[in-house]
Amino acid sequence: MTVSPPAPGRPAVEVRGLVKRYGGRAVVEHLDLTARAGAVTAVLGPNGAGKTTTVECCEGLRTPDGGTVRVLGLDPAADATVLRPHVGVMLQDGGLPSGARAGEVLRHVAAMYATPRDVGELTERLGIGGFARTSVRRLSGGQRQRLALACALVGRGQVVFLDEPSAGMDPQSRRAVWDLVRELRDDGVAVVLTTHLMDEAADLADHVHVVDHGHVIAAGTVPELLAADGPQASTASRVRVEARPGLDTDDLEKALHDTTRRPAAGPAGASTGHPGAPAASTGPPAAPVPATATRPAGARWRVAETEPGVYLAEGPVDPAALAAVTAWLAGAGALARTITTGGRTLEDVFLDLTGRQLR
Ligand SMILES: Nc1ncnc2c1ncn2[C@@H]1O[C@H](COP(=O)(O)OP(=O)(O)OP(=O)(O)O)[C@@H](O)[C@H]1O
Repeated sequence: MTVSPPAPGRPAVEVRGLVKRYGGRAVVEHLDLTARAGAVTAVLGPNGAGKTTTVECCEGLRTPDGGTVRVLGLDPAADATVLRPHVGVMLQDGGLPSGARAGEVLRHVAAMYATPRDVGELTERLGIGGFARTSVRRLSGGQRQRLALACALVGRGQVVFLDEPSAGMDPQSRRAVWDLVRELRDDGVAVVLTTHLMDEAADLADHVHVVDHGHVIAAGTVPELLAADGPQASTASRVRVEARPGLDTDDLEKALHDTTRRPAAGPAGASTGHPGAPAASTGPPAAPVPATATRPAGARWRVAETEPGVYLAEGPVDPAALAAVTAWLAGAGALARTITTGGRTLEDVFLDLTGRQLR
């Protein structure tokens, strides 16, 4: 039995109707997932959603109770011996021998492959040299993660499974990991990663699957997921303010609603301000706004202090809305540390899909 690498864009991992039960309880239920060669596929989901179970079925470490799993066209459990040289695996708990030194572990794993990557290069890329002589049990969490990643990549697998690859890593290591993942993709590798870091998924993933309660509740590219709520998602739709905690969000919400009740200012000297925006009504004339740029009358605004001193206003952001925000701050005698506008993020989409409650 031979394994031929799929062409870029062709499926390397195909999961159809996967079911996995523990003690009669289904933790994965009819889950479908495809990961393509030359692409990064991210699997997102709350704790306990079934991500690791799914990935472990793909790695041949768990036996499915239903459905089919194919990796490079083969059954990962039945064809494990054939597949092993072609698949790199980074487990969530590392799975590394605790008594051995880090450098020895990597060299040992490299020796199991016919054409391993250069161990010295990988050691340097992931900064392993500094702890190569330390035993695995004495490594910090981030060091252990880096070693586990090196072991997953050293065999040049055509499919690489990375379970929370940068969890616990410092920002420098995380960047090194992200660079490596991008290189793998460019080399035609199918990378499947689970992560709780939405910026990691947004930066790296070509395709995202959001898993909850054991099945996929949304899938697509990041722009597709962001656009799923309509065209507003791709334009500025929120203002984020960092200022002192405890400001009155009802006041801001009302001021923002007021901005949506009037048409946007036209070029012929129409009023550009709103009652609470002294800068706009008493200062120099605002830049003309095209007459067609009327705001949706009565459009909804949602304002919340999402964490102490961080305010998020979601709605149709335009210059008048921003003026209302600064007027609200001025009225409260509060100086903002930052004010940013932007669209929804992958984290917003994720929270909307999976809820804001702790599990
Ligand atoms: N060996 C096992 N025996 C019994 N239940 C298990 C076993 N492994 C996992 N589970 C349960 O299956 C469910 C899914 O677990 P899984 O590890 O796949 O979730 P996950 O999405 O990877 O979560 P996390 O983000 O926390 O890593 C959880 O409720 C977990 O408790």
